[in-house]
Amino acid sequence: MAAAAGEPKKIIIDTDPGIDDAMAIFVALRSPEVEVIGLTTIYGNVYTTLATRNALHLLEVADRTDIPVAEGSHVTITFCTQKGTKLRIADFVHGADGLGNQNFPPPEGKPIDMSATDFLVEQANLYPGKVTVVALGPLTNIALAIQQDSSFVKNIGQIVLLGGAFAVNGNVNPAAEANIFGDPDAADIVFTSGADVLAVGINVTHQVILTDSDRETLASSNGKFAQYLLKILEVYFNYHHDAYSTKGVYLHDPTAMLAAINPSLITYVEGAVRVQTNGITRGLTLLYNKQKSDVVLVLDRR
Ligand SMILES: O=c1[nH]cnc2c1ncn2[C@@H]1O[C@H](CO)[C@@H](O)[C@H]1O
Repeated sequence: MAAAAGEPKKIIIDTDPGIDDAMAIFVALRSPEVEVIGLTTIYGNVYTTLATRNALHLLEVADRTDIPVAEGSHVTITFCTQKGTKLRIADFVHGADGLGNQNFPPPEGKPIDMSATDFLVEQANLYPGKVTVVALGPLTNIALAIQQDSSFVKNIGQIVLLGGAFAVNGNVNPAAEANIFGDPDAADIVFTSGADVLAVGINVTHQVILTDSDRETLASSNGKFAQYLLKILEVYFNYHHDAYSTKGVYLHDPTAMLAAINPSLITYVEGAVRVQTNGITRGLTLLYNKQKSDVVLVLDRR
């Protein structure tokens, strides 16, 4: 059933906050086109426990403690079969606390008494075809939902994800982008599930930069979110300056969020995607864009 005109799109943000996650969450909360019905958490930029704490904190900053937070997986999907799989946590990008080393006080709220996977399955069943998952970290929770409920793929409206490096080098190594590298097996499950997937890769997000002069614009705003983001962005700017020699930061998660909020802003190519799950190219995303029958969409800039 198509959403009635003007009815906001329900979204669940699967997130590992994360400085660019914070930006994306704030963008979503300020966009009348979408209704954020929950946050689910995952490791990536920080460990899952800290991601949950940061998700609760960000909702408190935004005065949106009405939005539930469900804690996600602490380990990759193959953890049980490949014991000892080491998580790659990008605290060197986002600071030890994930939010620019600001040492914010702990949140007052608590996550709900339900796992991220159970929450995703429940909401997809409750609103068949109407929930979009915006996945901003490794894809473990989404893959677990696909495995747990055979009707999840049918019930979920769309999965918009920040991940992959399509026909460009990765940012972890030449092969892999960080979110896919975080759990390549989960990513391959998502891409081959048959769900409606829109993937926003770093081939796109490395073209979307918040510059020093944009930061000055932010500084001249006395908006609550602008002032908060200015504080946490310092560490992110420093990392980009050191790692990429850029005078600006890549807007990974906010770009994926915008693709979910307003798909007409973007064009994309259609095809099948597989993920390399082992060897030196572990985490590589391969797009075959001639297979018209598949519904994997890869964002490309207009
Ligand atoms: O080594 C890294 N280089 C660049 N970005 C990274 C790295 N590790 C994690 N991220 C984070 O992963 C997402 C995009 O790939 C972004 O959230 C980015 O901040």
